[in-house]
Amino acid sequence: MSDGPDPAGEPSFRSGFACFVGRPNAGKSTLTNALVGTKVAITSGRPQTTRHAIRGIVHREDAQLVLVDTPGLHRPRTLLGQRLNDVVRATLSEVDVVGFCAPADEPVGRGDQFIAQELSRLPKRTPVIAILTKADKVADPDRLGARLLELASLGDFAEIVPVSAVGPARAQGSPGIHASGSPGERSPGGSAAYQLDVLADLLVARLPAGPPLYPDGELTDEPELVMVAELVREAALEGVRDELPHSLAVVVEEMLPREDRPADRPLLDVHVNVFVERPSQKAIVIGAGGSRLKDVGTRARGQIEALLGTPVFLDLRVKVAKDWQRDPKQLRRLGF
Ligand SMILES: Nc1nc2c(ncn2[C@@H]2O[C@H](COP(=O)(O)OP(=O)(O)OP(=O)(O)O)[C@@H](O)[C@H]2O)c(=O)[nH]1
Repeated sequence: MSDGPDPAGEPSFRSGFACFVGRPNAGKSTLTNALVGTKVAITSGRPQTTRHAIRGIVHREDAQLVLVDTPGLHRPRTLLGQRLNDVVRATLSEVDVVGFCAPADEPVGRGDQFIAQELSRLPKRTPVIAILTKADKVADPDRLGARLLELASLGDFAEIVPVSAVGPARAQGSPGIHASGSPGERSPGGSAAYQLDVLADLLVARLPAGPPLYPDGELTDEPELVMVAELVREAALEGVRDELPHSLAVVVEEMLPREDRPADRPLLDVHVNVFVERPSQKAIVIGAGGSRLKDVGTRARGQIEALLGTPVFLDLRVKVAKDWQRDPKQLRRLGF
């Protein structure tokens, strides 16, 4: 594939990196998944579930867009919080374009202002596209317009665009600087998304000319172990008390094919430790008579089997690592 300019002076292929930032729950992971078209980043209704820079790759005729999904940038309260912010800053300084996500259904808050301020410190050549996410949640065009203006006032953005990764399609002609997207476009989940192709075009336009960086069809280069750990983490977070998400860390200890299995009936043994900070949290994760942990295991196993394409035996253990978020030694052990 040639990466030189075509006769009109446009490069025939672009490739590079984009990164979405935004306060927790802004919809970054969902957007990554919707653009890539498969489940690579972990989403949940709870804030702060994304702990690793997971890349999803958008393959197009004219470009390859590598999406780096980061933890939420926020005012740090613990050592873990500080480290997460460092990860985000390091990522921001390396990408070609940044997408600043803010949800349409919530007013601009201190978290958004904090991030906008961080973004204004980026080297001037890194363009920032402001993305008003969850546009489907605001039915009133005037309100959506007001939210776009509010977002625009937060910084000096290269573009501003409302999108929806899921939910019902909006009517054509709704407000917004890029309101001409294809409202009928389908998201991978089957529901109609809105303006994803417009957003992809805007991101791609900011990439340098260059050949593909990854082989065709590859969706993520995140090591399997990390993806498996994230799937367990997601399953363990479902339906638990509010304080638990921040106290959960998942480490895959081992993944080995079971010996003595017939070639046509392989089984992968996956051993996973789920770390919590206190014995009381361990009890929550395990549930009465181990019932909850069993559900978590069943859910996670299904996802892992789908990811790896092989039957899996999942061994889940819950361990207490006291106050791991505040202890540098434990943080290192858990991979932060
Ligand atoms: N209606 C609607 N809901 C959305 C949309 N995008 C995300 N959501 C929901 O918003 C919640 C948070 O989305 P995530 O993608 O996990 O948000 P995030 O910014 O990655 O969150 P962290 O990992 O906590 O930083 C989930 O419940 C999503 O289903 C959207 O376009 N429309």
